[in-house]
Formats: sequence, C-alpha cells, structure tokens
Amino acid sequence: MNQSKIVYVLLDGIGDLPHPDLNYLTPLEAAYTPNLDRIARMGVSGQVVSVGDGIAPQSDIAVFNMLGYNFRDIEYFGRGVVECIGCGIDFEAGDLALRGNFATIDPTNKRILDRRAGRIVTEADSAAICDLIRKNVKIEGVEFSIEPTIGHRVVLRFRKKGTTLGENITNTDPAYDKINGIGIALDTSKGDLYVATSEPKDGNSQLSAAVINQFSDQVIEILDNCPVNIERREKNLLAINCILLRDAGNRYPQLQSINDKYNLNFASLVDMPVEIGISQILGMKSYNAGSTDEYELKAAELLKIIDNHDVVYVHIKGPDEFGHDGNAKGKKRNIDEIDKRFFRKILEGTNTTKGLEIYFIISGDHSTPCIKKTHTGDPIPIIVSGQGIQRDATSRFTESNSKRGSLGKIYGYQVLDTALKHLENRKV
Ligand SMILES: O=C(O)[C@H](O)COP(=O)(O)O
Repeated sequence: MNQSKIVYVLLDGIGDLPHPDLNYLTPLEAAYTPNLDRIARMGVSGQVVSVGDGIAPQSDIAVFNMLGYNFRDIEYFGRGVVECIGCGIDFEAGDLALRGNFATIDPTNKRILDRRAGRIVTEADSAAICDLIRKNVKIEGVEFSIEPTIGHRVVLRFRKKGTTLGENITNTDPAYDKINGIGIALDTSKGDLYVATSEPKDGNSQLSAAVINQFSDQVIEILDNCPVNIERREKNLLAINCILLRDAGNRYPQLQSINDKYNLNFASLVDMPVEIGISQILGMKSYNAGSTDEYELKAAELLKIIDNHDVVYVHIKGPDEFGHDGNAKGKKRNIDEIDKRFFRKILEGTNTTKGLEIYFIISGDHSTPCIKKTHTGDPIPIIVSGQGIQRDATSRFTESNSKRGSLGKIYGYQVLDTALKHLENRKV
C-alpha cells in the first residue's frame, strides 16, 4: 500500500460489562463518542478474544497477540523481561527479571491493604524508596537492579555471576498467576489478600525463589518505618512498605521483527514501560508524546509520524485503571475524553488534501470490567474502518454493536491479517 496509512489503536482494558452505576450500560455504551461512532460507521466491527477463550491476559501477552504473535510454539518469556527491556535495565539471558508493584501491607501478617499504595506514588517517593533498597538490601552472591517506572510500577533484575537463575517460580503478588509464562489475572474480589511466598516450580528455580523471598522480606523490614513512609503517614497517604513481584523471566526474546512479518514499516506511540519493551522486542521504532492522559499531544505526534510509516500502533492506558478501581463513571468519562481529545484531533488532522488515506483498527488488549476490578477474558469490540471498506450495520464502537458486526469473533493474532485483507479488498 503506497499512500494508505493504518492507525492501530488499542485502548487498554476497554472491554467491560453492564454496570449499575451506568443504568446497566457498559462505559463504552454510556460514553459520548461522536468521533469513534463516525469511524465505526465507515467500516466493519466484530469481537476480539486477544489471547484465548476464557483467558484473562495481562497487557503484555495480550498486545503481542494483537500484533500477531501468539506464542503457540515457544514458551512466553514473561512480563518481567518485557518491562526490564522497556525501562532500560541491562538484561542478559540467565538473569531474572520481574515486574513489581509498590504496595501497602500490614507488616505484622503481610495482609495486603492496597496493591498499588493507593495509586499515589510520586516520582520523588519511588526514587527515594529505590535508593533505600539499593543501599540496604543484601543477598549473598546476587546483585540486583531496581527501577521505578510509572506510578506504582517498578522493575527488578537479579543476577548471579556464572549462574542461570531459574524462571519457574510463583509470584509473591497474589493477583496474578503465571501459566506457561503467560501472566493471568485472578479473581481477587473475595477475601483478604496476603503477600505470597515464591515457590520453585522446577529443580532449576530453587535459588530464584529463595532470592525473591529474601528480597521481599528485607524490603518490608527496611521500608515500613523509613522517612518516606513517616512523611506519607503524616499526610494520610498509604505507606509504600512492600514490593509485590510477578512474571519472572530469564530468557532474552528472539522474535521476527514486525516489519519483516508484515512487510510494512511499523512505529509505535506508547508511554508505558511494558509497551516500550514490546516495541523494542518487535523492532518497532517507538515514539512518546506526553504522559498517559495527554491525548492532544498523542494526536499531534501521531499526525506528525504517520507520514514516515505504514502503520502506527498507539497504546492508550486510561480505561484500564478505572476498571481496576471499579470506577464505571470514571471509565465512561475517560472514554468521553479520549474521543474528544484524541480521535477528534486525528479526524480533523487527517483530511484527504494531505493525500493520505487513513485506515483505523481500533480495539483493546483485554477487558477490565469495573464490576470485577480485574482483567477478564470477555471479548473486546474491534472496528476496521476507512475509505472503500465494505461497511456493515455498525454504528458504534461498543460491546453490543460488535456482536452484530460482519467480522464475527476473531482472535488477537488474527487481527492484523484480517484487517489487511479488508484493506486490500477495499473499493477505491
Ligand atoms: O497497569 C498495569 O501495570 C497493569 O495493566 C495492571 O497491573 P496492576 O494490577 O498491578 O496495577
């Protein structure tokens, strides 16, 4: 395709279920989305199951699938590795990389009070906490790197000279499990959660589990009454006195580049460390425009970079966090904002006088229903839209519309091939 350009937008956690706070509409159905509706009317829709039926995936494995990589023939290398690469910690095969959460616990019994320390984690706090950990945590024969990323998120890399640290260990974070390397969200709505003890799942991972447990216990010891937490308690903020760990990995990803896979020139417009890691692993040039909710900046950057690429993959984080927090009205309002401050800007900016034909693929990586406060395997709506696309009766980008769309139900790894076929068959 010469002049046609594809804008591929994944709205993180966009899928949802009817919610009493929205008169039993989903946030997408309740939102005011004139621009998304306009895009929807110019194309076809359907439902996507990003990883597999009944699988509640984390964003990393979901996005790899939505970009066409489904890991049926290799065991997935784990989110920890992706985030480690994304935030620039040096990682070599045999190291052990994990994703972490700055969290709040009752240190007397390790009961988790908040998995994200109330989502109030300033850069100053996370930097000071990491400095304290670097200076005080000691694990014999093992060195580690720790980097705070965005908000409550943090990345760890452990290294023991001359030793491969086994990756088959369980998480200390009870909200996610790891099955065949894939991070799966668990239902955490019932009962109290406690910091789990990491267990080895094979003979090569005993040392890794021991290292993770030592690290976790020392962090709790060091942090509970540290200056940052004394100050946070004075401000009635939740303490950051634990790091929940998950998604261990020890292999450096070797995947075909996305440009070679599709014979197209891809770029990404992302800001989350996991998305930066995905871009690097797939050889996608990544651009960053502002923080997670600076939608106008993202739109302006997209309009700038679209000239130099065939496909721009855009990740927008917003909706997922409202889903995790069970805030249906907030998620609805966030979708209103994304429509008005991102999609409207794109539509205004991509007029035909520029000689560009813009095609949209719009979907999400997984559902994060507000009523569940976690990822689920519920299908996500998808629209493929643009000039000449054979339209169906789709009039909105919603879960209910998508059930009637002509795309039917497809899986994440089929999305780009399906969309490219529709674009090739378009009538222009
Ligand atoms: O926001 C993220 O990093 C993940 O999508 C959700 O992770 P969390 O449940 O640990 O916040």
